[in-house]
Amino acid sequence: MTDRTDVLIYDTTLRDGTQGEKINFSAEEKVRIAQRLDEMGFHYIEGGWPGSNPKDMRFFELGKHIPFKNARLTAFGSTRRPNIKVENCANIQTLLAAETPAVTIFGKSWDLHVTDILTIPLEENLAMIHESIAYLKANGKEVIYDAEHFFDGYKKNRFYALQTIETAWKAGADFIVLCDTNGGTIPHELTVIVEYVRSFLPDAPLGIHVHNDGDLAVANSIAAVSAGATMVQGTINGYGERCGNADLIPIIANLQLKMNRWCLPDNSIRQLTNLSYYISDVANIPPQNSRPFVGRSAFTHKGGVHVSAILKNPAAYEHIRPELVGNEQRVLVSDLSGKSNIEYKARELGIDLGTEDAISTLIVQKIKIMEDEGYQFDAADGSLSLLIKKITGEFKEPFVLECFHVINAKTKNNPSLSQATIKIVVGNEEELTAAEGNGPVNALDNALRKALVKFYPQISEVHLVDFKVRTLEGADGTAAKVRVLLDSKDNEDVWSTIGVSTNVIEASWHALVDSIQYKLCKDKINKHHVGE
Ligand SMILES: CC(=O)SCCNC(=O)CCNC(=O)[C@H](O)C(C)(C)COP(=O)(O)OP(=O)(O)OC[C@H]1O[C@@H](n2cnc3c(N)ncnc32)[C@H](O)[C@@H]1OP(=O)(O)O
Ligand SMILES: CC(=O)C(=O)O
Repeated sequence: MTDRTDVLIYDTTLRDGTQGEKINFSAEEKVRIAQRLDEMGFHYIEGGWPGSNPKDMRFFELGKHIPFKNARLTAFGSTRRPNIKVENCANIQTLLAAETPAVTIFGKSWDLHVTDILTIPLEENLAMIHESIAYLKANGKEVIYDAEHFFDGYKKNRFYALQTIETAWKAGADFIVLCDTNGGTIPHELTVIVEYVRSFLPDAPLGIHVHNDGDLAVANSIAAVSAGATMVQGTINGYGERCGNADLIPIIANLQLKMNRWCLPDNSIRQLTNLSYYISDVANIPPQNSRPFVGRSAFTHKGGVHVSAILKNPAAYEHIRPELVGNEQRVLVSDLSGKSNIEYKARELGIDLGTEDAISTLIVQKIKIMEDEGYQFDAADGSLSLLIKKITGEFKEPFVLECFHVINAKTKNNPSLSQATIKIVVGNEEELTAAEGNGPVNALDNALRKALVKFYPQISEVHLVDFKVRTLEGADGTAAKVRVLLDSKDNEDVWSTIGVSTNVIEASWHALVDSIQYKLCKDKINKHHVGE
């Protein structure tokens, strides 16, 4: 455990993150995110552009009453507008009104942006940079200067790009942040440029702000630190304009765990997975399984060769221990499995396979055949657990189906009505019931539960939470099949089951039965075994 900090982490999820498509946080959500980042020890939190919209202004109003423990809140804006006095620039005044300890302003480094976008002389841009920074410093702010398009500007007109940051530094900027705004710079180019700037302004603390258009934002940010940057700007989950900003999570994890450059307290590194999910949740953007370090698949092993190896030594196929970032190891079972996957899964499910390989080999062969028929066990842990228990003889049928009938009736302008009747046998007792539903599968589900609930009251705790149907192509003249995946839950768990058939009702029936059987197995209430 150490409180050492080698690299300052500057989070712009609340500003650049919200420039990403479909990302929109309310002022209150921004407050909650800022507090979470503060608790984890982030050094700077850019809350928004107060001159942009009332919501961002409201966030900064709320921010005035929050005692941040670790982070400095920063308000974002541009250099003053051309050809006006800095004190008359509304944008600059809103930055002061935000009352944050730090202010970040972006200015133009690329001559093309000065001549073609701002359409002003190059000297006026230098004056805008100088006057804006000097004014904010005179008003007591820490000033972080974002040199927009620095790398593109450097490549086109190196002399002018360097002149802009020299102006910013001389005006009193506390950090000079080199921005790869269009996100197209390659790491080896970036390294050379950062190293040059490091020698050009030897005393200036340098930062880096990179976009991900070449899928290189994380690599570029890390390269910049190696070349001398001590502040990294980015967002959680890489949200941001176009292809996004640099994802701070892999940046922090790589810097701290691989390069011994300390960013956050140890304990916060273990919260990175949780943080990623939290931000996805608030943003209402589904988490990405393949996200490095923190995604659900980041330490998930499917291939039999991999699973066999990690059982002996996890380092064989894991670059770090998942617990270091709060993630976990998982193993999937599919037609790419070997017996090791089955042994791992059985252990996880508390099933004893004995010491012989024969049983796991039998299970793996059965799974390979069923996957060829359309099953997909890596998406149906409930059905997988039942299958293993059936093969090992641990499973006892809680009921037997005699028959079911489902009808779906539709008349003219009325909504369609579905009815199902079902006859099952539990022990020596027959049960015949009927139920209605808003569709045939719902009617069948209702009838099955109605028939079973007097034998197994716990079934009333089970709810279906998701129902997915996928059509699978028929091969060599065979009819197309459907695969039904059901997600069910009770008061404690969520589980997935699967059914495959050429008939959607039949496929749904198999998935429904697995769901109920899984629940009964799980609760170990199989008292009424057939034949007992
Ligand atoms: C690289 C970055 O990500 S920078 C951040 C980008 N983020 C955003 O743009 C989100 C917030 N933006 C907004 O809410 C609006 O664009 C505002 C309020 C800032 C400005 O709105 P408007 O006044 O209607 O101008 P508009 O958005 O059409 O154009 C941007 C203006 O800023 C000017 N501008 C751009 N960069 C700078 C700069 N560094 N310094 C001064 N002015 C600048 C442009 O020249 C343009 O001026 P013009 O209106 O005289 O043509
Ligand atoms: C400042 C900023 O967001 C950029 O240059 O991309």
